[in-house]
Amino acid sequence: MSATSDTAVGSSAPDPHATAGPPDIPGAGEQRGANGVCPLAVVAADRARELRAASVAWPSVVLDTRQLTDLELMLLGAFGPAPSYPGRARQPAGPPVPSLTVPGETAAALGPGMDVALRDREGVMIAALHLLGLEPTADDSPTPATAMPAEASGTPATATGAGPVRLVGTVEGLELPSHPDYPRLRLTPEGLRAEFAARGWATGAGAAPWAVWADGLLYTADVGRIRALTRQGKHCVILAPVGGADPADAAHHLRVRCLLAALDAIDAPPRPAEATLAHEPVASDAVSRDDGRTHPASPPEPAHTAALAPESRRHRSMLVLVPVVPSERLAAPREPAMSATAPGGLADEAASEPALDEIAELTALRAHLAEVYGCAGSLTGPAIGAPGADDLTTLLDAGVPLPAELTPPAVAAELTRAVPPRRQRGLTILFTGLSGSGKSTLAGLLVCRLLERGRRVTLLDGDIVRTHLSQGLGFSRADRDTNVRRIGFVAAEVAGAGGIAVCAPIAPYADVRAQVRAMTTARGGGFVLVYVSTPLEVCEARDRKGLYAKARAGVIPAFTGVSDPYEEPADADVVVDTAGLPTEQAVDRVLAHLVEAGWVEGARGQ
Ligand SMILES: Nc1ncnc2c1ncn2[C@@H]1O[C@H](COP(=O)(O)OS(=O)(=O)O)[C@@H](OP(=O)(O)O)[C@H]1O
Ligand SMILES: Nc1ncnc2c1ncn2[C@@H]1O[C@H](COP(=O)(O)OP(=O)(O)O)[C@@H](O)[C@H]1O
Repeated sequence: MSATSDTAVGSSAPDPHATAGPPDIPGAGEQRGANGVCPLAVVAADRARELRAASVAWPSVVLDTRQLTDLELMLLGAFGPAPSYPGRARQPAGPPVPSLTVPGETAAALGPGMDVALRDREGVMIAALHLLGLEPTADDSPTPATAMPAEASGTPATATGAGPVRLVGTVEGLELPSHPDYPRLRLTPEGLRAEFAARGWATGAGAAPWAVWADGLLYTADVGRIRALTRQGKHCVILAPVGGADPADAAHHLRVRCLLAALDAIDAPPRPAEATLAHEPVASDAVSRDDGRTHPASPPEPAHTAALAPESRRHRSMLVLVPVVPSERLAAPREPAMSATAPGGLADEAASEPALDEIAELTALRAHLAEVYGCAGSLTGPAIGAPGADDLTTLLDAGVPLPAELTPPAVAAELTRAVPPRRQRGLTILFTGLSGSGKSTLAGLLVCRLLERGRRVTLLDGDIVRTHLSQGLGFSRADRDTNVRRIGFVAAEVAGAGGIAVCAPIAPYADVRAQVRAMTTARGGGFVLVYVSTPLEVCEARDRKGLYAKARAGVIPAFTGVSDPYEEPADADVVVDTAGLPTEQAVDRVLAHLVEAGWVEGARGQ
């Protein structure tokens, strides 16, 4: 990889930290690898203590997920020996470099010569940034930087300002962001090279392992493509971008388990038919290190591999989790035109296509990182024939077994264990509508119907909730929002545990209803919105509780539909107007939707 110069770039301003900058960071120099790549630009403990103490008086910038992963890669030496955020004017051509862009309001409190604490979302200081300059991202004129009194660490610097601003300066790392999940799979570039050596994998030009980027899962087509590489004598490193993954997120763990399962399929003994395909072409989107072309088969395994245990020798692939934000675009199956190859060519051909530009940029970054991780070539994106996530979801929702042509059986087993069919999954059913529209009546009967089918059901009726869960809340917008959110929280827990929560609040505001939907789906449950659209006149004519009369008389203020808003849902899954529909039929309509969407099995013997 080509690296940035040893001095910070991007500003002609004198570097106030010239002697404290990365080249002279205690502890960093001696960690530098033979190739000039600083393997770990984290300062020694003494220096870290010094910086932490000093940072009490510094402004802070809280990094978002991408910025944090960029910083982590920078501290791992992926962006040059001098950890820095280079300025636009001095950005070297060649490998991508990170930039740190902050809102104008944040930048207004910063200026050249200042020190800034770069923090993660929890407020942990990851690095010190010694600011050399600030560049507006829209044009090249310098931002007038006003020195502001430093604020307490942990809070982003704020002041008024214009558009986003790029920060330019040198970086000293205090600690790498912590990742408690899968420590054995989180190899640094240096650690991976050591692992290659331990496994006896060749690392010379052309013979080094290939990187295969897995932004989503690996399907049968991907496994086939990787096996085509390994049959040609290559070793493969599956680089899985997991930047920003929450270690408490079950979906993240599912993905890693599926990738591990795919690894077993990659390393399974060759099938007879495969033996004849040893020299087939690898793939159209391969990018190799030295000339952009796919290489012929590597030399035979080195002699020292023979010393490894037979089990280890069999393994020609491994999985490494890397601090890169996964790309949905790269995870999705591509159109044939989008699987074209070398970064230069792709960018030239597709300059007018934003999607292709983005892919070209991502591919270039991935090729660069693959090289940093010691790999000879890099494959990005799914293999031709890999299914889209939606295809799998449809099969999993319906409980249809995943065919081996689509997913290796071990991966299918992981997926079906984690994602049961809809009829076995938890669910929130939210009835919404005016007072007297029929929500409670319908919800009560629906609960009965679901219990008849043997489902576990919890009823969260508006009136009942208000006497328990939301006691003391009134009918202001804030109180209604709190009330509905509480219902949503409980319902999400019920659904997450496999039960069905039937809720019947008025829930007059669309954004809170959307939040309830999001809460449930985040817990792995389904969500069905039923709009009971009975017109106001009908509800008012019913006036079972006499509340409309009181509302009209002004005795009850802010009454929904009379003197308080009700936002009609545009995203309802079922709409029932009880004015012209008997209760039983209205509930049948809801049930029909639940059966059709796969959430509930059809009734037997009824
Ligand atoms: N100001 C005002 N506006 C609307 N409704 C009122 C009001 N004051 C009391 N009630 C009674 O409270 C029930 C609505 O409570 P909810 O918890 O469902 O309302 S909300 O979702 O928080 O808006 C509602 O019950 P339902 O008739 O079952 O909808 C009313 O009986
Ligand atoms: N088809 C119907 N579906 C539901 N309720 C109906 C229907 N026809 C008349 N009603 C009456 O309308 C009233 C609805 O009240 P309720 O279910 O408490 O509504 P909400 O919970 O929306 O305030 C009840 O008195 C109910 O008997």
